[in-house]
Amino acid sequence: MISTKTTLAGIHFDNCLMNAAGVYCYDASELNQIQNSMAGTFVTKTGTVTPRTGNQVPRYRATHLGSINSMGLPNKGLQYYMDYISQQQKAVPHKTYFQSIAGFNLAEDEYLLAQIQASDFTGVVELNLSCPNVPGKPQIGYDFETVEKILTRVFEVYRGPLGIKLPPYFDIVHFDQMATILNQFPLAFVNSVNSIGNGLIIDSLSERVTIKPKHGFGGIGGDYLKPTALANVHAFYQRLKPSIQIIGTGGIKSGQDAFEHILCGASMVQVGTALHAEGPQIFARLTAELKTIMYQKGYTTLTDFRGKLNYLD
Ligand SMILES: O=C1NC(=O)NC(C(=O)O)N1
Repeated sequence: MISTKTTLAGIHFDNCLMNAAGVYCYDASELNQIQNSMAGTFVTKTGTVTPRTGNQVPRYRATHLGSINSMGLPNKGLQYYMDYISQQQKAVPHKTYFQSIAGFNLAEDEYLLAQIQASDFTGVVELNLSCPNVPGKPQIGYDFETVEKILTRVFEVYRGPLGIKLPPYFDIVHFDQMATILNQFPLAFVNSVNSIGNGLIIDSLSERVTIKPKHGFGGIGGDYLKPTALANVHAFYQRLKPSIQIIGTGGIKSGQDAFEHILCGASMVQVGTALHAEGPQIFARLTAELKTIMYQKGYTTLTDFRGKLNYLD
């Protein structure tokens, strides 16, 4: 019996495929669709202290190779998602859910975590350290000192399973430095990667940018992102202590892409751009495709091949 089930933070998930924060997870209507799909679970849109309308539209554009977005963290506010998850924990108790959060400073991170700690939430927190699209706000994941400060405080205040969503890195020394920082903390996971920040996709016919915010600059996802995503997944898989698992995000639109992320070390894979394009039925297709690849290779579980990428030496 070929299985795509997985374990993360000691929690069992029937399927290793789920949505990426930001896609199909803005409100109950969207989250219900993921909940009722073949996805193993869902993560909410990144919740902030108060609701946000986000950036001006158009703020998302798909191309045949992926997507560009500058949403600007539009969300219903943390409490909305906590209420939704609380309801789902009662209605569908055998699944564990992810709550994505982002504060705009350390005090807000503490506040968000205190709210979750005080609630009936029994899921997993994904602390987003990598949104590239809030004007004037940096991608925290590129400020190594601040990451260390935040995580020090986070683990003083929060006791439940928690991981972080990181931006993509492009330098081996940065993988080394970030892994050294992260290995100090009882992180449940690292989710690599968020979009490649501040890319530019142009409509050469009209000679214009394709999204309105930030003169067209936005986070890049999809096929454009996959090689970088695989490298980040594998770099952290190689460097982090075994207790810190990897969630692979970036460029997954086929069972093969999911297979490659797991081969690089991912324990869970998240789908963004392709989910936005195809809808939640994508999870049935991806699961079937992944199982076919596993069958052809003689694998029955993800542990048969997770992290077993071969080198040419
Ligand atoms: O973390 C994020 N990454 C993105 O690519 N876009 C969203 C956003 O803009 O809300 N946030």
